[in-house]
Amino acid sequence: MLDISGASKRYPNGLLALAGLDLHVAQGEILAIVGGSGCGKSTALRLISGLDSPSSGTISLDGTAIAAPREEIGMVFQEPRLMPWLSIDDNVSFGIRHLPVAERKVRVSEALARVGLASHAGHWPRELSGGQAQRVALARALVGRPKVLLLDEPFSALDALTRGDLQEHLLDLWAYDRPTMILVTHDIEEALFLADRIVVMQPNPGRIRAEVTPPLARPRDRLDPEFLAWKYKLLAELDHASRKPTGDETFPAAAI
Ligand SMILES: Nc1ncnc2c1ncn2[C@@H]1O[C@H](COP(=O)(O)OP(=O)(O)OP(=O)(O)O)[C@@H](O)[C@H]1O
Repeated sequence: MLDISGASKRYPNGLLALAGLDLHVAQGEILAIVGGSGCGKSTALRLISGLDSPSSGTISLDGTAIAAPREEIGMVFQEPRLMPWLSIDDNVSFGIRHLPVAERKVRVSEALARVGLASHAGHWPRELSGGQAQRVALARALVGRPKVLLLDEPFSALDALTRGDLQEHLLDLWAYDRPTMILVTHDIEEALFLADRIVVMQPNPGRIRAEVTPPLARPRDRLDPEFLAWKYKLLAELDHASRKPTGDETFPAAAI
């Protein structure tokens, strides 16, 4: 489905942000990428989204190289990034303005209904709470009916209660048509709650350190002893990964 092979990114200032990323993400899989600040998580997501291109290596979706942003790849950022001068429905339909009006209307109503904001279509961004604004950002990503949904720290700016609600809501949205999801997060608990597979990255340069498929039944219970055991295992791995690499780590990544 989504294939990333040897993808590296060197920025114009010479910094190697990502070195030889290899990932295969199956149709419908929920993959989380975790790691400390600066290990290349957002860079990886930007390359997959087509917003930026790798310096070397390839990234393809169903066999076609990703060279620019596409409708079938939706993206949600940490901040909702809504345009304050547009109503909620116009914000949601912005990326599909090339479609006929009738089709746009159907898709916008459907996307807003799916995030529980059907009655907010004519409202304005300034009238929304942080959680509602992030739901609109989700609707905007869903309106293109994406095969792949990329989420870059989507809930980290929200309070714990709203974050928990939206994490559960995201799983409901996923169950509807099972898009492939790649979630970048600092939050190990969020990764364990949502993901089928978790990739831990390390910095200098950004690369995969470890990979795990937690054998936890769904729906997951954050207080379950097994869930907590995995949480501490991953926290320890993250702690190792955030230390400066000595250069003698095993590569490719070992499973935890
Ligand atoms: N446009 C850019 N030009 C130069 N360097 C960049 C650019 N974007 C990111 N970097 C650098 O690349 C490295 C990886 O950045 P990236 O944002 O991908 O990390 P991250 O893991 O997402 O970090 P965080 O969790 O703090 O968002 C960092 O050292 C960052 O300073």
